[in-house]
Amino acid sequence: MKIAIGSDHGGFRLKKEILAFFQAQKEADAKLGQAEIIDLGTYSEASVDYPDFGEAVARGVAQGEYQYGIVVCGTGIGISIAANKVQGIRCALCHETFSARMAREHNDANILALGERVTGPGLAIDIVNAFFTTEFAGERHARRVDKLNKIGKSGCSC
Ligand SMILES: O=C(CO)[C@H](O)[C@H](O)[C@H](O)COP(=O)(O)O
Repeated sequence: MKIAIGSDHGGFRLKKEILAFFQAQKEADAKLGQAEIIDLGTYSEASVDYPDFGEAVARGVAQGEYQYGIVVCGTGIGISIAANKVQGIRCALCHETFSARMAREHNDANILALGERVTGPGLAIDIVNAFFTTEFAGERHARRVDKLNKIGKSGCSC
């Protein structure tokens, strides 16, 4: 499983924590350690614009280059808005683990968004773990996700 990760300067430190988490999983030979993490930046705390990184991660996921994405900014709001503008992206901004599980189980979310200035690193890692260890439940949820995917695809149906 390939996971792209991107942040602006407001999410840079949390992105580093998340990278360290996946590295530790690898060293522990844990299941999540099999994931290949691709860091699309930003690579320092210098001020940058969150839409650039939200779009880069989202386009890679939408094109099938990566199966999932993680995006981080100060609040998680701006970068999740950016990601959700890309067709085929279901980006979920999560502040606790229940939502992270539901985002996968019910919404088949393909990108997780986090806010470094909102969510502490310990909880953020629990959220990442919950998101990436939960499978999509399918069935009635598949019908709803299909409807989500059709929105905006071929003009307005209203
Ligand atoms: O969600 C955001 C913007 O909608 C993010 O929190 C950004 O990281 C934030 O806006 C960056 O703000 P800064 O004052 O330029 O650090």
